[in-house]
Amino acid sequence: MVNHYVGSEVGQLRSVLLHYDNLAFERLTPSNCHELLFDDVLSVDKAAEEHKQFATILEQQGVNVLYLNKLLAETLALPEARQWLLDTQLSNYRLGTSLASSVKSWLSELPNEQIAKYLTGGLAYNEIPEPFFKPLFDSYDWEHFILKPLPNHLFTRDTSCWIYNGVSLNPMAKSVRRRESNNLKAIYRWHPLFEKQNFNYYLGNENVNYDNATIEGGDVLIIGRGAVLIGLSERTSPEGIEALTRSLFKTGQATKVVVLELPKDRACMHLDTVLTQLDINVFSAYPAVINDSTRCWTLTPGVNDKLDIKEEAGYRQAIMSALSLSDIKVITTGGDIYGQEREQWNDANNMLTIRPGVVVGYECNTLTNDKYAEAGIEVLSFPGDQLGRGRGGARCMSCPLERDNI
Ligand SMILES: NC(=O)NCCC[C@H](N)C(=O)O
Repeated sequence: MVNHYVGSEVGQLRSVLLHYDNLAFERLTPSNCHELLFDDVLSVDKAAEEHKQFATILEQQGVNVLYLNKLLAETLALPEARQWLLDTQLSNYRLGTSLASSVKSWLSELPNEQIAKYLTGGLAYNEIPEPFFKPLFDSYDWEHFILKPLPNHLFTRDTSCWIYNGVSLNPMAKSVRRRESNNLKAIYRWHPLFEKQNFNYYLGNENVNYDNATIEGGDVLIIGRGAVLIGLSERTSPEGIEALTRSLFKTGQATKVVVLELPKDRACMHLDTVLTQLDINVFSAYPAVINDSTRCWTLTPGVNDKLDIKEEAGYRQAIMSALSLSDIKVITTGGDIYGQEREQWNDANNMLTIRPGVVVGYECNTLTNDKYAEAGIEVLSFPGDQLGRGRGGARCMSCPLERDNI
């Protein structure tokens, strides 16, 4: 059983959602990887081994690890969910009505595990058996996809994020990641682990066009004590932040939102690529981006549904005040400016905290990991030479479902 509540970034992590499936990575090639937001192709077996080591660390620390594809297959077992998923992911407008109905009738005869595999790993034209391949025009490139692979499902942090007693089903900024949110929407709506449970939906669950309001979970840090830190980034827009903040305040789940402005740059696409929390009063930061010049605002509920906004003198002060702390320690990326840039690129600041002072991250970032150790932070590391090519680390690859308060 999961108690759907994430009270902080560093309280004991109890339950987490991960995803790994070879299929999407087998289909990642030099010609499509950049469009699919990976910087290179992966050695698939090695990537699987790395992910297994990551999951094993979590399990050894007593964390309950759930897998997205398993939950998706179990969700597909429910007729209403199955119909919704097939209609949504293989819509008439995505495939054309002729092809959509024939492909859906083929898919719906397959085992749920296989459908889940296609929904996350992609489906190529040449996989559809001849009698079911009925497009209106016979002018398809057979090497192409009916459903593009979703290799970024690996980064479960971004697609949905649990904030105190609720979840944001994120309207993703990048179109190649938008289908991910539908898979999560079905899981949260119908899977017995979530259905009829008592939690709030902040954003993304309504049938509306979220338009400019984009949010990705890597930008959302649940720093605790009713506060949330959000990155105004390449992926998370001012409109997205406003919508999420209004919902957090309306549901009473948060009382303060601190917003940090980031450069609109791939290397720091989300806040958690440059800032994570390692202990109640200890943070990891990439100093080229997170420093005294970083613009920062605090939002609080105002009268008549207004949001009160205050520009802060600096991010440290804003965090201290949000957490009622008299000081915070910031451990910066290790090495000189070249080492820092190299290790930040390989997710040295993207740490997943298991409990105060115990964190998980890639072993290749030796300069930064040494600094964490010197500061008394225990680093549990695993290889990420393959997984890191997607530009995400341990925090990005985990979606906490249950975590204690601080
Ligand atoms: N929170 C994160 O920083 N997630 C990493 C996402 C990487 C993925 N390839 C992307 O570009 O969306």
